[in-house]
Amino acid sequence: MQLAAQIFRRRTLGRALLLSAAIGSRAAFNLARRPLLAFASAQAGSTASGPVTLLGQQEAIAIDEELMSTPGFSVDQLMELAGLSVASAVADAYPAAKQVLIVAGPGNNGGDGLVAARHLYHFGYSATVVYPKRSDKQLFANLVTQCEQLQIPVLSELPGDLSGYDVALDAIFGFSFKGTPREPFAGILKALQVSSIKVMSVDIPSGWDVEKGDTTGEGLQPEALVSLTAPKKAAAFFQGRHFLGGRFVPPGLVEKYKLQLPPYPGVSQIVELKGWKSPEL
Ligand SMILES: NC(=O)C1=CN([C@@H]2O[C@H](COP(=O)(O)OP(=O)(O)OC[C@H]3O[C@@H](n4cnc5c(N)ncnc54)[C@H](O)[C@@H]3O)[C@@H](O)[C@H]2O)[C@@H](O)CC1
Ligand SMILES: [K+]
Repeated sequence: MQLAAQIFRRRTLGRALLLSAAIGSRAAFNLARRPLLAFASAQAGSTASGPVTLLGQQEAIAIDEELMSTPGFSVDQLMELAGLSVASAVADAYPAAKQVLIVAGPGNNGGDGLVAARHLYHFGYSATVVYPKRSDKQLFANLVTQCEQLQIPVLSELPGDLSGYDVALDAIFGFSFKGTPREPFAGILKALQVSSIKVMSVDIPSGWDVEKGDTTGEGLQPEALVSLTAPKKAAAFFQGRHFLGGRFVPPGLVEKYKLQLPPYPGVSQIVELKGWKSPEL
């Protein structure tokens, strides 16, 4: 194991030196030295392995902004694809589940949850949404209406009894989370923690520092995680089933940010990262 870690470190450093020599900049050196996640992904019966980039918080924000400026994606487009990948990951990880509780936070992570709820309905699941702090943006009002028109309940509080739900989708906080959770979400995180409900998190386990993981002990401990675009640094501390979704990153952006991403199998919206670790953290 130690030898593997040393080889991994040596390869990463070698790659950093090559890149910085080629384009002669400190920035390239830093980009290439970003922590990577070694992965083996199952693809149509075979496995592939390689490193996956782990993004820092500022980098995740920059890539998000770049997606909306350079290729000109709208937030609606990205959220729709992100939410579809999230619903696909739920279906892959919990095929036998019937009742899915989607807990949506105040930002775009919550929006991914609202979109996922709609796709889960169309996949045949029974979805219930908890959306305590509604955004007043039209996009979010539309997402709520779309859920309500499918008879998906949209609640303002977490139900007291979670025993009827097979899995909770944590779409509370994503890559813009900072500090310690404030109410009403602090109480919701606590209630989810003490219940025995299985949790799948969207992008980051809620309550975790985006780069350092669960530093306060107030974060969720999900069974599964679906990272979007590329995993964030905190994913290095996550041990459960890990999917990657958000199959919308164009090659120009991959090149600009020197992203190393696994190939998606066939027409799938998700790829599962298996047996990965990041020896640099
Ligand atoms: N390019 C991408 O990577 C995409 C990202 N999307 C999603 O967008 C997410 C990021 O969305 P946002 O930037 O809106 O941010 P978040 O959804 O991470 O959350 C921001 C919200 O949380 C609140 N908040 C932050 N810290 C808090 C604390 N300590 N206690 C209570 N509330 C707190 C903020 O006030 C704000 O309302 C990603 O994680 C991902 O799920 C997708 O929708 C589309 C594509
Ligand atoms: K989350």
